[in-house]
Amino acid sequence: MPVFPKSMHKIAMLGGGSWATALTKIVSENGSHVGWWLRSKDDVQHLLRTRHNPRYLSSVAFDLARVQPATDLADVVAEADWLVLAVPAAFVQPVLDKLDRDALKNKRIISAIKGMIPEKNVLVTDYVAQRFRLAPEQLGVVAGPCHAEEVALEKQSYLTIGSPDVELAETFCQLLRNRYVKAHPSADLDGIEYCAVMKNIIALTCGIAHGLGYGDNFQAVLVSNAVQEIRRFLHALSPLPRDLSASAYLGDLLVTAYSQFSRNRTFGNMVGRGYSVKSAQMEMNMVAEGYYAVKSIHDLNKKLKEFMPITDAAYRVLYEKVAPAVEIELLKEKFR
Ligand SMILES: NC(=O)c1ccc[n+]([C@@H]2O[C@H](COP(=O)([O-])OP(=O)(O)OC[C@H]3O[C@@H](n4cnc5c(N)ncnc54)[C@H](OP(=O)(O)O)[C@@H]3O)[C@@H](O)[C@H]2O)c1
Ligand SMILES: O=P(O)(O)OC[C@H](O)CO
Repeated sequence: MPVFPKSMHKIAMLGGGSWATALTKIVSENGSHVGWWLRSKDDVQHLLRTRHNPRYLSSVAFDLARVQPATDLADVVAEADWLVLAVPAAFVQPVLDKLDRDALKNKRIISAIKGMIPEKNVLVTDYVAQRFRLAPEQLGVVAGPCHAEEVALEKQSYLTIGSPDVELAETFCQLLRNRYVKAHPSADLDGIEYCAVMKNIIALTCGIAHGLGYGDNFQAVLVSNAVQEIRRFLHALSPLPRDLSASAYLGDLLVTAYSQFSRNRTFGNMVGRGYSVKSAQMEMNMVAEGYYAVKSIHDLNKKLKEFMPITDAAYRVLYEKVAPAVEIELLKEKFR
């Protein structure tokens, strides 16, 4: 595929939440044209009137010469050469069902989602490839420790673009790099996509422990054990040599496990403090992907049978209503 000047890239951004808003800021300010699909007509109208997304990162002003918000998904996709998926994983299927099977032919697809398709227990890129009959070389993922809220504040951030096609990964990196974003390519698409799913489970469990009153000492041991749990799982699924201390793996785990902005840690913290899963979900105006990830990874591990005490504990708390204090007590004995 030809390498266009940055200003000629046309990106369809799917999603109206924090991450879609942050990515739209990065790529549009960098020169790309963005057709931005949001599901809410009111939000599109608000954006067109004020240049701001009303409910997510509302301090960010968009240049409407480069950013075109719209609710017609098929139109937005038809106009673009890149598609960036930034809706929570649970809504990928219903959103993409609006497109016909040839809609993504000859396009490059980047998943910015850190979750799996619930019920199917498959990675988003695998689902999209199968649903639209795409070659692996058309697909990539955005990974790395990067909270949308810090992008809005233009704080220094690092992203990794994973794809089996090095040229695709490097081209998308070029669309992202700016004064405060550094981006690097990686060939380990599966590894970084699975790791991004798993770090949400760990952050959620850190939140549970914090909500129960456990401190930094315990959390450090939880995160250390989590790295081993992630290593075992990734090795069982995709035994490539990979450096788990790289920022796309460990960095992403740390930011989610420790940050004040983490949705997954916040959700877990509420559960640890005694909220039911339903009431914690209702209290948050954002989506904690980890809730769904726990079930998908737990189900996948029924076949793999790896030692995954943290995922198992989170599963029993969230899906079998076992008291959080009981599960953390059991984890204490399993950690080293
Ligand atoms: N936030 C970050 O810092 C960050 C960073 C990296 C990756 N990610 C990943 O990006 C993905 C999107 O997360 P986010 O943080 O942008 O989400 P978010 O800020 O929590 O926003 C939730 C989004 O889900 C949409 N939504 C809710 N119910 C829906 C439904 N039934 N059908 C379709 N859409 C629905 C909301 O639309 P309405 O507003 O219209 O309700 C909103 O756009 C996740 O996989 C997340 O892990 C996020
Ligand atoms: O930290 P969380 O739980 O908000 O998840 C958002 C992103 O995955 C951070 O990279």
